[in-house]
Amino acid sequence: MSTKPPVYYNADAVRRFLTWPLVNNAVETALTAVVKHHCQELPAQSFAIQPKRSFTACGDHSGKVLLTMPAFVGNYRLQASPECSRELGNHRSTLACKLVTSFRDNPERNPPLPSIHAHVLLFDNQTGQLAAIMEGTDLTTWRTASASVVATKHLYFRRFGVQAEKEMPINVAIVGCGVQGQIHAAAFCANFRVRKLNLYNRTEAKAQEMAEQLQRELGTESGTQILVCRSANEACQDADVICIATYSKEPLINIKDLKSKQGVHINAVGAGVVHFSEVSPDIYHQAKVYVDCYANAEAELKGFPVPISAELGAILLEGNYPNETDISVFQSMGMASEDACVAQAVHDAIVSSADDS
Ligand SMILES: NC(=O)C1=CN([C@@H]2O[C@H](COP(=O)(O)OP(=O)(O)OC[C@H]3O[C@@H](n4cnc5c(N)ncnc54)[C@H](O)[C@@H]3O)[C@@H](O)[C@H]2O)C=CC1
Ligand SMILES: O=C(O)C1=NCCCC1
Repeated sequence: MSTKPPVYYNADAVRRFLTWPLVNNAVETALTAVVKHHCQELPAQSFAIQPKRSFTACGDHSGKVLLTMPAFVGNYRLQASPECSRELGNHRSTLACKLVTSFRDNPERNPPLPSIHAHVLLFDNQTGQLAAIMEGTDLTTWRTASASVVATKHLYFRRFGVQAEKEMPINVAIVGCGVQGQIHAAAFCANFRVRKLNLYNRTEAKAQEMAEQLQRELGTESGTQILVCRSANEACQDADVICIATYSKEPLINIKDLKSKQGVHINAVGAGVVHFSEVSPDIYHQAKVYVDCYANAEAELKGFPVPISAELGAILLEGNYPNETDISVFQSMGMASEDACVAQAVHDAIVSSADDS
């Protein structure tokens, strides 16, 4: 009996295939698969089995933790994308597990390191053998920003009609300019028409650095005005969409910081031990709150101040969008199913490109 060793995809191999169409499509697939699993009345197409993820503290330091994130996503289809010409139209299933560490003091090390490091294990779902090990740090970064893009498309733009996401210019605030803040800024500029991008970071120099880099990447013709702000309040006051991704244990944004009497959407991505500590309860009390997955919310949002309106995937399927003047919050926790679908799409794209050459 012979056992084939797993193929290893390093960070460069993965990065070459991370594009917004590929990642957005895989993330949308995962978000809807999770809902179908809970809603028996929907046609049984795709489904996700996603047990609770585990958190293992590294000693007694609450800022150093290892997460294990297993998922099986069954019977799903990825839409056509230029990166993946193989397997198009076929239903597929993926068994995967992500191992990810979050060490929040890493950026203060000398030299600095990212806070988050990840690998995704992909299994052969016929034999159970480990088929591939994929460096998953960028994948995690991209899929998290992609979930915010998908949330913004369906919870904000769709209030104004199906063309809005292509045509309507928006002001975006980024609160927290770390790895997630940077990828959110890039993702929003790539996917939407961003008129103004307001950046706020605890250490202003980091926001300044990010502004300069983005300006170089976007070029002068992008039409996006980038502004470094002195406070979260300044960043948010004319923002239509806010992306917040910090480790803050205290609220950084309050209801008085938001545009009044106008619709605002918030992607709440980060926070410390309590997942929702960076956003003030007074915002949650006035908002419609959506999550990636009810099961995760039940396990990880203990003490959450208001009831959850819906899973994001249900909005994708049913189109029950917020009203134009609502405040909506996407409480993003991150799902193993997203990692499984994105890792599978990347794997397919790598195999496909190797076959073509
Ligand atoms: N929802 C999801 O799927 C995911 C969520 N995350 C979360 O996103 C957050 C950011 O992650 P990264 O960007 O990778 O980390 P990072 O370390 O690269 O950046 C964190 C940023 O937050 C700021 N910050 C930290 N503590 C703060 C405080 N007390 N007050 C104000 N600002 C503070 C820092 O200045 C830094 O710019 C973390 O909470 C992380 O756990 C990360 C990956 C996936
Ligand atoms: O979903 C993920 O991946 C993560 N979520 C919370 C923080 C660590 C990484």
